[in-house]
Amino acid sequence: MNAGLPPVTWLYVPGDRPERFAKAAASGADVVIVDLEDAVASARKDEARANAVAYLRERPAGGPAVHVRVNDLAGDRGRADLEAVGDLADAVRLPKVEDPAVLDGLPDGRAYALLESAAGLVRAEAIAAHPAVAGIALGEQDLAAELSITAEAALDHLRLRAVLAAAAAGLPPVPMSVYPDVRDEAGLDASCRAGRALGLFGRTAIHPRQIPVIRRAFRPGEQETARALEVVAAAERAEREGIGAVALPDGRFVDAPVVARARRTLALARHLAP
Ligand SMILES: CC(C)(COP(=O)(O)OP(=O)(O)OC[C@H]1O[C@@H](n2cnc3c(N)ncnc32)[C@H](O)[C@@H]1OP(=O)(O)O)[C@@H](O)C(=O)NCCC(=O)NCCSC(=O)C[C@H](O)C(=O)O
Ligand SMILES: [Mg+2]
Repeated sequence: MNAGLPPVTWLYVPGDRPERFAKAAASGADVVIVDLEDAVASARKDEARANAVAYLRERPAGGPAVHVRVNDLAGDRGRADLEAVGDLADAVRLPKVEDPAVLDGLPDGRAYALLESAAGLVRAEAIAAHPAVAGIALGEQDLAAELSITAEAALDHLRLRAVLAAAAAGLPPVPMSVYPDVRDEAGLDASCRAGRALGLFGRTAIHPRQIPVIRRAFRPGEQETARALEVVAAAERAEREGIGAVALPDGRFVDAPVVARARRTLALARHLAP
């Protein structure tokens, strides 16, 4: 991962499928998320937790970050998961967060809070601002089940609410929720591009084959990269010449936020280069 660039691809792997952990780590995902929650049947929850602990202890150095999605902290199982993996995982992912108080006592900046219900979303700002929180994301499968929302335009309102809450709290941009049809690569690509235009950044995946599709969809295009190069070159020229603000030959004005955005675009293009 490039320093300063948030993860682009996050891959879930069920905790009761330990034979898939290495494959997930080799998928090219920036973050592997071992799931102890909804991907694991109740009868296999203890086994999944033990698998996660063993993997975190033995994982080879140099791989992607490994996060663990624990069970709901409102219940005993979630607290026991946290106790077992909290110090071993690079971060924990907390499902169905509805009340910032559930985060009290957790170490600063090591938890990703999932907003997956109306109660969670209406408290998005308070949850995002909690010191334990390193990032927020939506759980659109759970949200859709609760709210019966199917229209993309309506879902976009909820997504924007999370985008704003994260930005206002100074958190990294919100990654997109999972795309459930693992065979529909065209649909995944179109959905990622629409999410990118809303200010969402990167995406959680459920299958390794989704990783290259997500990387491609979030990779800045040739024109965008060329424009960013032009902006950075103009800014560097201006700095050498002691000029504060410059305009490009086509008249476009270049100031500090424009340059910062162009640098981010170039870092992302490098990170996602084919
Ligand atoms: C979706 C799956 C159940 C599909 O599994 P399967 O049908 O077995 O896949 P394939 O036969 O196509 O597998 C091909 C090979 O790929 C490997 N594989 C598949 N998935 C993964 C994975 N996630 N990580 C690593 N490796 C994976 C297989 O081992 C095969 O390898 P090989 O034998 O070498 O060919 C399955 O993909 C799956 O379980 N995905 C993860 C599901 C999950 O974790 N869900 C929880 C997150 S969803 C969520 O968060 C929703 C949210 O809460 C909300 O509310 O919105
Ligand atoms: Mg969910």
